[in-house]
Parts: sequence; C-alpha cells; structure tokens
Amino acid sequence: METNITTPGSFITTRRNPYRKARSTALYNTSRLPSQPSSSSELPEISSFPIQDILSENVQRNSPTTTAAPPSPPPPHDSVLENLKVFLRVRPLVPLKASTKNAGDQQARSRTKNVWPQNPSKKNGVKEKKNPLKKSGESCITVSDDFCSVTLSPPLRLQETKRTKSEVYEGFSHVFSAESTQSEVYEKMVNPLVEDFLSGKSGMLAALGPTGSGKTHTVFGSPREPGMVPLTLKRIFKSAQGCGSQSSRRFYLSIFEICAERGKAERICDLTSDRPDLSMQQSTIKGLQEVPVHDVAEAELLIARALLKRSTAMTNANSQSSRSQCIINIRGGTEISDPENNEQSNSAVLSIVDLAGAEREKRTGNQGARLAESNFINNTSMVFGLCLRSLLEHQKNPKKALQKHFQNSLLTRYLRDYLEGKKRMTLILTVKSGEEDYLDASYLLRQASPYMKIKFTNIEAQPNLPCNKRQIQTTSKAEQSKKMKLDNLDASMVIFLSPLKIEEKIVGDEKQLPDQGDMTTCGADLKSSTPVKLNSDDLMKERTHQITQRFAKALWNVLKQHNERLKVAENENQILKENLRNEKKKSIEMEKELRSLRSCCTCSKDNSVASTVVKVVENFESIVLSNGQKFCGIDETKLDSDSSNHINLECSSCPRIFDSTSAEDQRNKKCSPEKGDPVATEEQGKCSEVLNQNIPSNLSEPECIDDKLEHEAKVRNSETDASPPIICVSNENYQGCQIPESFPGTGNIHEDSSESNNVVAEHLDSISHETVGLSGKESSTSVQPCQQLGENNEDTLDLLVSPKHIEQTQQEDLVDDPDSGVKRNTSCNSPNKEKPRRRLLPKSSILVREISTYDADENDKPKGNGGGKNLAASDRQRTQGSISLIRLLKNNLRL
Ligand SMILES: Nc1ncnc2c1ncn2[C@@H]1O[C@H](COP(=O)(O)OP(=O)(O)OP(=O)(O)O)[C@@H](O)[C@H]1O
Repeated sequence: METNITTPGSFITTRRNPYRKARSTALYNTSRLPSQPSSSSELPEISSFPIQDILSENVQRNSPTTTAAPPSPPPPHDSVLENLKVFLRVRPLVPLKASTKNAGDQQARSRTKNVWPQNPSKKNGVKEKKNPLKKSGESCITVSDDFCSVTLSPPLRLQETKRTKSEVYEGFSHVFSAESTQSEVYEKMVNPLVEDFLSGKSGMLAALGPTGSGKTHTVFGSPREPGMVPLTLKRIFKSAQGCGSQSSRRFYLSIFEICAERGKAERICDLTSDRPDLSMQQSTIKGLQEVPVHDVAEAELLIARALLKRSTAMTNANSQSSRSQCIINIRGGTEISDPENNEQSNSAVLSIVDLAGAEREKRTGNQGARLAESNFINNTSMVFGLCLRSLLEHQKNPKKALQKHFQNSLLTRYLRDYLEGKKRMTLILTVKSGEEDYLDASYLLRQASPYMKIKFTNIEAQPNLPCNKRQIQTTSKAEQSKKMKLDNLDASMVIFLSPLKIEEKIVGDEKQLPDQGDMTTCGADLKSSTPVKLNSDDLMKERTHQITQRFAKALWNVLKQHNERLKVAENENQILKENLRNEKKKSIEMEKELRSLRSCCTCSKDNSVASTVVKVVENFESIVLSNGQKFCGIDETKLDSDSSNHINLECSSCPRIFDSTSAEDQRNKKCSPEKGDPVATEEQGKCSEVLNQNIPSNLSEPECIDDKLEHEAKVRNSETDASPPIICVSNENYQGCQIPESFPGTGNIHEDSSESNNVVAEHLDSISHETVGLSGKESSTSVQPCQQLGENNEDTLDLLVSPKHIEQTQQEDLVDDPDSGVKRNTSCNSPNKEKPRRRLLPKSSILVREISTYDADENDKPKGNGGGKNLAASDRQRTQGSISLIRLLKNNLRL
C-alpha cells in the first residue's frame, strides 16, 4: 500500500487506497459519550449532482460539426460506439499485366518529365533486378481464409540472422488479397461510405502504405481498373439519376494537394484551378475551389486534369511515386435560393485521401529535392500515425490527454476532426507482399493495425437532405416499424439493453420483415451489410431515454445520501436530547443543594440574631426581676425557640402581635398589664410609632426590614455584650429614663442601675422621646418597666405600646400641659432632652391601631357602622384607602 506523501515542492503520490474519512453509518452508536456528540462535519457528504454525466452525449448528434472542438470526455460503456474500419490490401507480386504495364509505362513517361531526377535509380546504378530478394518471388503475407487477418512471414535470411518470427495481424474489416479487384474493394470498403455520404453523412477514406504499395492505384486506379474515386462518382451520379430529373441534388468536387515547398515548408495547391498556393485557417482551406459536377464524365475529366498537376516522381521503389498528399472532396449540396447559408449546412463531404507513401532512403535512392520530399512525406505519415495513436491511447486511458499532433502538419490540421474521432473515417492499408517488402509491411502493420481499436463517439447524424426525400419516404415505413419495435420493447429491456443491442434487435427484426415498398431505389438499403443506424427521431428518443435514466439514477443516489445524512442527524438529535435531560437533572440537583446551602447560611445568621435577642431578653428579665419591678416581658413566643425560623420571627413580629387577637389582647397577653395600663399603652404607642416610621420603607422594600433589623441587631448585640442593656423601668409615677442620645438609631441603651427606678424608656429615637415626653398627666401615669432589647426587640417592645394610649397621649399632649414638660425635664435625665420633640400624628396612630386590629378575614370590606360591635368608633370610620393600605402592610409584613 502506498503512502500518501505530500511534500511542498515535491511530487504528489496518489494513494492506491486513498484515505477514507470515517463516516457515520445509519446504525449510529447511541451509546456514545454524551460529551462527544457528533458534529455536523461528520455527517456524510452529499456528492454534487452529476449533471454533466447526465447530459453527456452518448448518441449521435443531429447537427454536423465543421469546426474543431475540444477533446470530448471518454464515452461511457453503454454508448453507441463505432470502431475505425481498417482494411488491408495486398499488392500482387506481379502486379502488372502486359497491357496494364504498357499503359503504366506510358503514363510514367508522360509524368516523369516534370520530376527530377528523371530516373534516379539509373543514376545511382540501383536497379530492381539487383535485389536478390525480389527474385525469390515469394510472398511474405498470407491472407487468412476469413479475410480478416494476415500472417506476415519474414524472409529466410531474416529468420536465420535475426530469428524473426511470423506475425499475425487480425481484426481487419477485410483483407483484400492480391487477387482482389477494384470493384470488390469498392463494394466492401467504399460503398458504405458512399451510402452514408448520400444519406448526408460525411466520411473519409485514407490510403496508407509504403511507396509503391498501390495506394494511388487503389484510389484512382487506371482506365482499365478504375479506382475508388471513379467508382464513387459513378455510384453517386447513378443515385442522382435514380432520383430522377427533379432531383435538385448537386455535387461539388475539390482537389488539392499538400506538398513540400523546396523540401522544407508545406504548401497547399489547388489542382482544379490555376490559383496560387492556398492557406489554411484552422481546418478550413481558404480559397479552395469547388467545381460543380453534373455527371461522371465531367467529374472524371476534372480529376484527370487535377492528377496531371499532382507532383509525382520516379523513384527506385515506384516509377510514378506520389510526392504529395492528395485530397479529393466530394460534397453534396442542393440548388436553393440561398446556397451560402443553407446549402453548406446541409451538405456532407466525402473525402478520399491518397497519402504519399513512406519511403526509405536506402531503397528509393532519393537525393536532393527527392530526399527532402521523402522527409516531408515521412514526416506527414508519422504525424498522421501519431494523431491516431494518441487518440487510441486517450481512448484506452482517459487520463492521458489527447495530444495535439495534428498541429505538426497541414494534412493533419485539415483532417483534425477525423483524427480526433469526431467523424467517421476508414483506412485502407496497402502493402506489397514481396519478401523484400517485409520490413515495410511489418512496420506498417505494427503501427497501423492497432488503429482498428479506435472508436468514434460523436458521429454526426444524417441531416434531412432534399436529395433523400424519396429515401426518407421509402424508408419511412421501415422507420415506422423501428418505432413500433421500440415502443413494443419491454420497459425493463429498454432500461437494461444498451442502445447497440437495441439497434441489433431492430435490425434483426427488420431482417425478418418482408419488403415494404421500394427501399433500394435511392439511398441506403436497410438490408445492407452495414448496421442500420437510428434516424434522428430515434436518436432523440434514445437520448431522452438515456438522460432520463441517468437522471433517475443520480436522483436516487442523491436521495439515498440525503436519507443517510438524515438518519445520522436524527441520532445526533436524540443524543443531544438525552444530554439536555441529564443537564436538567443536574441543574435541579444543584439548585436543591444551593437552596440547602442558603438555608444553612440563613439559619446560622438567624441563630446568632435570635440568640442575641434571647440574651437581651434574659438580661432584661433578670434586671427587672432583680429590681422587683413588675416585668413586662416579651412573649417568648416572639422569640421563637426555633431560631432557625428567625425570618418568620422578624417578618412576622408585628403581625404576630397584631394578628389573631387585638392589640389589647396582645398587650394583655404579653405584658399582662392592668386594664388601662399606661405602660402597655405607651409601649403599644411606641410600637405603633416605630411601625409608622418603618412602614414607608417596608412598603416598598419589605426585605429591608430584615436586613436592617438584622444589621442593627448585630450592632446592638455587640454593644450589649459590652455593656448591659439599659432597662427603662418606671414606677407608678413616671420618673424618667436615661436614654442614650443615639437611641434607637444606634441602639445604645445604657443601664443606670442607680436610676433604674426612675427610668422611662424613651427608645426608638425621637419617637420614644416624644412618647416618653408626656404631658403632665401622662407623666403622672405610672409607667410599667419596658425593656430595650435592641432594635428587633425594640420593635417588639414598641408594639407593646397601645396605639390607643398613644393616641390619648398625643391628644393630651396637644393640650400642652405646661407642667408636663417640667415634670418630664425633671424626671428624666435623658441626654436627649435637648432634641426637638416630635409628635405622633393621629393618623399614624390610627393606622397602627388599624393594623393591630385589622383582621384580614373580614373579607376586606370597609367597616361601616355595623362592621363590628367590638370595634371602636374610629374603626368604623375606616376608609377604603386605609383598608388597602392595611392590607398591603399586612401582606408585606407576612412576606
Ligand atoms: N492491386 C494492384 N493491382 C495491379 N497493379 C497494382 C496494384 N497496386 C499497385 N499496382 C501498381 O503498382 C504500381 C505502384 O502503385 P502506386 O503508384 O499506386 O503505388 P503508391 O502506393 O501510390 O506509391 P507512392 O506512394 O510512391 O505513390 C503502379 O504502377 C500500380 O499500377
């Protein structure tokens, strides 16, 4: 196995087993790791739609191509292919009979006057009779019985010296032995071309062979043995006469030669006119004259005159050797009004080429100009052979490009379409059978016999020429039968049978059919030995069928690829879904863990705060109890033993107080004060005031309560740890209290044990001061001891103050008892006595009371006069706004 090594600047080695990318199959492994989903790049790639292959032409085209076209791609195997026909003709050892020889000698004498040297063989002293091999009279070529192969036997001396063995060349279309006649050659070799020409197909016949092998004899022949050109003209004009006088078919002859100019360059000479040398543009000869011919005699006369102008010379190998490549074109046309535009497009050309035979200097004895002509002749023959060889190799191996050997000579440039397999061509190889000609024959057969493997792919179809009207009409019945056969063919057979087989089937069926009309009068006979070609309709039908078939196959392949890709994508989708599900599960578990972690953190924080509160309460209780005062403690339920639920404790501190029971009941429950206990009233008033202060912020940001309380509790806690809390304890007479200036904002509460009996808690900032700063009546009211327990506890304690009492106090305060201030000032040693005093608003007090007494279960209806028996008169005056506000407050506090 070769390795694929690609080095910059070096060669590229193509892998025999190219690297194949791993491709996901339909049975996708669903057990793949979720973290390794297949990417889209692993999806099987979809090949491009082979539109070029679908539209590639495998059948004969209708439009003739006259211009050079680029090399066509190699044909598919199922296309209609026609091999290049190669014939072989063996010249007899004693070719000339007496009469023929005399005639030939006369012609030779008439032509040799124009060539030089006149008789080089004489000058060189080389005479044919001196060749000992020629005296042997033995033939080195043996034709097989089937006339399709020959055996080339080397002469005895070569067998002995070089141990050369016999060679067998087979596969020829036909091998014409030495005894074959011109008519036989024409019928088997040229007539098919002529028939195709008459049916509108172009073709070419080219004669190849060494000098003196009989090429010119085969092509032009002699008066006694007319060659292929005269016989073709006869056939053509015979067919034209058969079409009747109404036929508008005309034929045009053009004859020119390509010869060496001064032994170096090439030139084109028109043999039908006296024009100077012609030029070639691409594959067209400019200025080439086409002479219309109307009958055989006119055509033969024209050809005879042209041959007189052809360059010939006597060599040692041939007394009348051709020194140029001669081409005769017979073009069929119609007499129509606009011949320039239409006649050319509807014409077919039959070209017959008589090449100059390859020469060996040793045998010809050429010198000087003859030698230069020999070089030109040999070069042209070599280029001709190279073109065919390149075409053959290109067809064998499409990777091999079709070489442009045709550019190396004018002849090959002119015959480019034929040499590239675009037009039908027939080759006739001529050899001499003498032992002395063994090497020439062997070389030719070795070189030219492989040409029979050349296939013509893009052969033009016959156009509908007016000359073939009758032919078309007469063959229409046969074509109809073909169509019927095609229509009757089974669909499966049509799909799987190649066009060639279909054609053979049709031909076979045609042979079974009886004669239908006159099919032999003009044009091709369907029963001829050549295979019957499909007409344009059948070709179009066949092409349409092939395109449809290829399209269906290509579409099927593309659909299969898409299906495979879809399966892979579905599998990937399933894997991704599974991954997503797993990720969701993981996310839920992580959220649970996060919640648990948060709860733990909250518990620890709340525990600290709650513990602080409990400590403060305990301190307060101990202090109060130690002072023998009546304790107005905090309901320990507020300091729920479950400190982990401190959030509820904080958030529901007030609601729990105001909740199910009224403020009075709450006060009684917690403080157990006597009815109308001013301390409780005061505490409740404080609480309501604190709430009144905190409500606005709590309304918008309820959580701030917790944060603020928690923060302040921490601060208080740190401070209370340092110093015992100051408990404002009052006696029956309000004796004042010592409240820190920063209280309650800083939460600093200083305990003055010496004045503990005269302390009245003025906590909660200025509100407390205002609350404590009672009028004279209020100050005279006995004040129960209250506790200062930090901010949280402060709120709790504040709530113990009855809003009703606050209201009464405020109302009394509004009286502005002058003594109250004195008493207060004297009784309270508070450092805040200099602060501006704030008064509770009656509405806020009412609001606090509303909150305390509001029961959410009262269906949120404004309470009128009949709202409740136990409600005060102010309760009955609740407005809708107050109810909404209360409801909102309660809801937020519940949160
Ligand atoms: N099949 C044949 N039967 C009888 N005579 C033949 C045959 N083939 C060739 N000859 C004779 O052989 C001689 C040489 O033939 P011809 O000139 O055709 O050879 P050529 O291949 O054309 O040579 P060159 O390439 O030099 O032109 C002619 O006199 C021709 O009459």
